[in-house]
Amino acid sequence: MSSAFEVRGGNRLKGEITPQGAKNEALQIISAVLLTPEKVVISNIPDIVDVNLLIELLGDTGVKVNRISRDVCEFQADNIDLKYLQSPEFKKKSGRLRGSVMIAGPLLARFGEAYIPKPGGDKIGRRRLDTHIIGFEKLGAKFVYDADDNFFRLETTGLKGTYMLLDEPSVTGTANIIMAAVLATGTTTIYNAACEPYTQQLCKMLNSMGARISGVGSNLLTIEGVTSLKGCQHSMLPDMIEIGSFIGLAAMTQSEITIKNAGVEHLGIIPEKFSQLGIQMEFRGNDIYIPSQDSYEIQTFLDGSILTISDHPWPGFTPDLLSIVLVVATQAKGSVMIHQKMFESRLFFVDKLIDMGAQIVLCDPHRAVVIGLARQHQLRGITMSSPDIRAGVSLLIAALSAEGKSTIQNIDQIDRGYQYIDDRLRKLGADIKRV
Ligand SMILES: CC(=O)N[C@H]1[C@@H](OP(=O)(O)OP(=O)(O)OC[C@H]2O[C@@H](n3ccc(=O)[nH]c3=O)[C@H](O)[C@@H]2O)O[C@H](CO)[C@@H](O)[C@@H]1O
Ligand SMILES: C=C(OP(=O)(O)O)C(=O)O
Repeated sequence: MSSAFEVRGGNRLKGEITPQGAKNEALQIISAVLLTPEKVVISNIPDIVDVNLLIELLGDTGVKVNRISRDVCEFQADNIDLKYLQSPEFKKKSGRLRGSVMIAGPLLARFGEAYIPKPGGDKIGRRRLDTHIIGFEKLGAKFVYDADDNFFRLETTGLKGTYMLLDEPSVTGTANIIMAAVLATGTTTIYNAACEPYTQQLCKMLNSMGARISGVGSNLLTIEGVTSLKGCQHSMLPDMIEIGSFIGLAAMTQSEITIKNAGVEHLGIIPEKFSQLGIQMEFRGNDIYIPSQDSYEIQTFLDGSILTISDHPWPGFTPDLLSIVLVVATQAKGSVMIHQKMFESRLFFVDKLIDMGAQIVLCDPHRAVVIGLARQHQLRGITMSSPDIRAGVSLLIAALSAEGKSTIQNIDQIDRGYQYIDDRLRKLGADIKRV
């Protein structure tokens, strides 16, 4: 049985917290070690379930893994066991996380074959792989789907660069296509590419390995293929989703928190969205200082109408922080419409917040209106289950601000993406126990 968090809410937290390395960057970067037989050293690796699973999976395929410390690891992919990729063990293990889909691009580019099981990750709506597969096909790969097995097989006698306009700027899809194209012959142009810091970091790493990628940071990437890549060293950025979660946590629990080494220049529009909820913060060099605030008031649009916060591909607001924004809005003054455009099952967790006393109208699977309680009364602690990683942390934030005891079950979901979260929150003064 999965463990649970027992939380007694109401404590004001105080102190400093340092974000972990970025989960979604780590999944791309660690997949990229398959592109070279030389040593790659990666640092600031988050010690979380999803990343550890991917590292284990690479080890199983024959990559030499030397975990120098919990956050530094050396990889060398000089002897890959391609047969393992067709085994039931590989299917089972790789099916447990979304990130494993990104080993396909490098394997296809370097060995001419790859296998993709039905990917795991959060059950937050349909999560199609069309962008990945169509991209590989455009580069000249043949795609076979085994319906009995739920297994995709890709093969090629040599990838060839081409122009492609992606149907949608899929984050993992773009990363996969980039990793395939770096070793293709000729030039690949990817238009409507995802350009999250995760992907920018991947391109930076690949260029340091000898790849020739230009347009990094934009949605138009040009990749001149090379015949081989060499080893490199790479360090992960701070996890921007963790940073957003901590900003929300501070506001909701009226806490004074400093987020250390927050990689402020890479946060895009994230701080701005929390400011729209009325949360004050101060940038002190690379740190973010959030003062204890008795109240915060949601802004309106310029014409006085109710604010909408919605997700959008980068540089828009990441969907991974909408659940956090939603929970923080429950104690604000004012109202906000949360519009989750990308995923259709990510807002259902609001029923738990409603049970806790929040005022929320779920309009449809994509939209919820939050009417802030303005601290007129506190949320009440309840027993609940964490449906996905970000809803899980949102419920944790709600529980930390609530009156009385809450129990959050299914916290494996939270452990997928937040490193030692209970220990780190306890150091800030939270009353949280793993049971
Ligand atoms: C391991 C990893 O990195 N996971 C992230 C990655 O998932 P992932 O790469 O799986 O997500 P995608 O970018 O492919 O798309 C996510 C969903 O949004 C939809 N979509 C996407 C783009 C668009 O313009 N319109 C649209 O509706 C897609 O159809 C899909 O249902 O990116 C998501 C979107 O930022 C994040 O939530 C995930 O945390
Ligand atoms: C949805 C997420 O992760 P995954 O894509 O791994 O399910 C997330 O990080 O919020």
